[in-house]
Amino acid sequence: MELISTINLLTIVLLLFVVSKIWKACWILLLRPLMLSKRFKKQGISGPKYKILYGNLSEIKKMKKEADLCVLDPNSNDIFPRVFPQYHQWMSQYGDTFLFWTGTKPTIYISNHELAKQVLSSKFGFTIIPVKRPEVFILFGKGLSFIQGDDWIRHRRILNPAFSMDRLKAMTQPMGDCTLRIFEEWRKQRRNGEVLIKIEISKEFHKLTADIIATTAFGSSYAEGIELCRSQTELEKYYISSLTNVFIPGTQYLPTPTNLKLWELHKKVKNSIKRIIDSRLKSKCKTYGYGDDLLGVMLTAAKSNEYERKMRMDEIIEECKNFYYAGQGTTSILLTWTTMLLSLHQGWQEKLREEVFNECGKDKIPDTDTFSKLKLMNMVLMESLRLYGPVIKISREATQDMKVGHLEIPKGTSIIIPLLKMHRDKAIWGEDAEQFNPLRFENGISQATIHPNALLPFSIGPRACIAKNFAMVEAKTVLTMILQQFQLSLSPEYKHTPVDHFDLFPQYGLPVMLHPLG
Ligand code: HEM
Repeated sequence: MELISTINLLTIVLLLFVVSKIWKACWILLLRPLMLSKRFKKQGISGPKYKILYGNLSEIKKMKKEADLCVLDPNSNDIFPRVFPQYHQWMSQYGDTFLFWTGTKPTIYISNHELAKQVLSSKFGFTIIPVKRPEVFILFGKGLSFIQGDDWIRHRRILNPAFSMDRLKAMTQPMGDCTLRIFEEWRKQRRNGEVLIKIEISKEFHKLTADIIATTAFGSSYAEGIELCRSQTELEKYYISSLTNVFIPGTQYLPTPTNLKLWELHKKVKNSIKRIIDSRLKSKCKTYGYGDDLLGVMLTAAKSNEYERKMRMDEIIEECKNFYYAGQGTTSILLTWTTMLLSLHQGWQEKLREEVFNECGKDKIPDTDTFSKLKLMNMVLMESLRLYGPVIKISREATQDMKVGHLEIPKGTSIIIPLLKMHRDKAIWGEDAEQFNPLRFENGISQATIHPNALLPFSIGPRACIAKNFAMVEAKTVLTMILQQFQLSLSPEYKHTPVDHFDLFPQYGLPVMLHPLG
């Protein structure tokens, strides 16, 4: 009798457990999305219909696949429909602000400049999206870009001095040396008697910026830097292909072929970083300690006794991964698209070369004082960042119920801020918003537009790019030296196919012709 009642009790408990799990699944997969859709509709925000589990991911995948097949006229800067076909379609159907579903996650697309500013400037309430996918940490490292709260404040405080203007002044020479090294490689590629050098320059810029970050931030060798770059580039491919798949927690531990490859690459990256750190630890000297570059700043922090100024060794390894990755991709993309624009606009290329020859001569490595005189180059880089800025969207998540303008955003909602669209908004930039016109920046950014925060390539607010000045000094150094030594033109093989590979990439690279000068 007693046994039967125990069994009954267990059955009831089990049933309750199963019912609660079914209820939770129904809530997450069905009821919550329906409830939130209604809540947003009341505020005048609608969007594509939610589909169980996948949300709108399948539609996004399909639209992107179709868009990837089209090739644009190189003179057209109307790239938004190709890069973000999903947002292009939904904006035309539902307006500037709409709701869509990343799996079961509600995501609000905000392209209004004032609302975007409020979200990005927020210190509390909107944070970077907490990362769930393990491949993100494998690729980027659990460093500054992904940490939050007190850890982020501590890291940002420790790392800021490594990017001060004083430090940057000392970096132009090594940046110039790396650039000369790659010029040597390019010249070697010239076949017998040929005047022109034909190269796929986006790959070359990737190698160059990897070398520059390895040299200036970590003091590591060219070979070590290139090895790290190779492993991270391969890791990146896995990450991009997984972006439109639904992530099932637990699958990261299964020895699938993809996971085995990810683990192998991760091990390679970690070992390279450990070798770079060990070599710096061994070379510590009495006068300069560990040095004042990024790695030196972090290793000095490892010895600090104050919690606010201390970094653990595991944190340093993660930051190395983070900075190594962040430091190579974005600037190489800025250089790539600027090269494309200057190849298409030969008149501007000539004007810039003249300015460079006047202010810096024909073979001098530029310094930071020279850069303040290169007004036209600054205008061209601003215009390049506006039309083809490497970071094309910024994401945030509401950690509590928030109000942005008239909008009520429930906790857990993601926000997408589409820089690519906002940077070509005719209402803000004028009728010629899609045109390459560096002259719009003749009297500074504030005079180029009607909104004070219209140009956001490095973002604004607490999480804005820590290395903005580093990136600009690097881009100006490389561009100045290219203009001194080569004339650029597009190869007839170039296909104008900008694509969203996390940053804005040319899908088939950028083949160009270099004509050595003098
Ligand atoms: C043209 C080049 C670059 C562009 C356009 C760019 C753009 C950005 C943007 C838009 C953000 C903010 C992302 C967000 O709010 O979610 C950011 C953050 C960041 N960037 Fe850059 N970046 C560039 C170069 C670099 C370089 C060269 C480095 C490293 C040496 C770097 C390191 C970082 C880091 C660590 C963060 C995270 C900052 C934080 O959360 O506190 N960036 N960058």
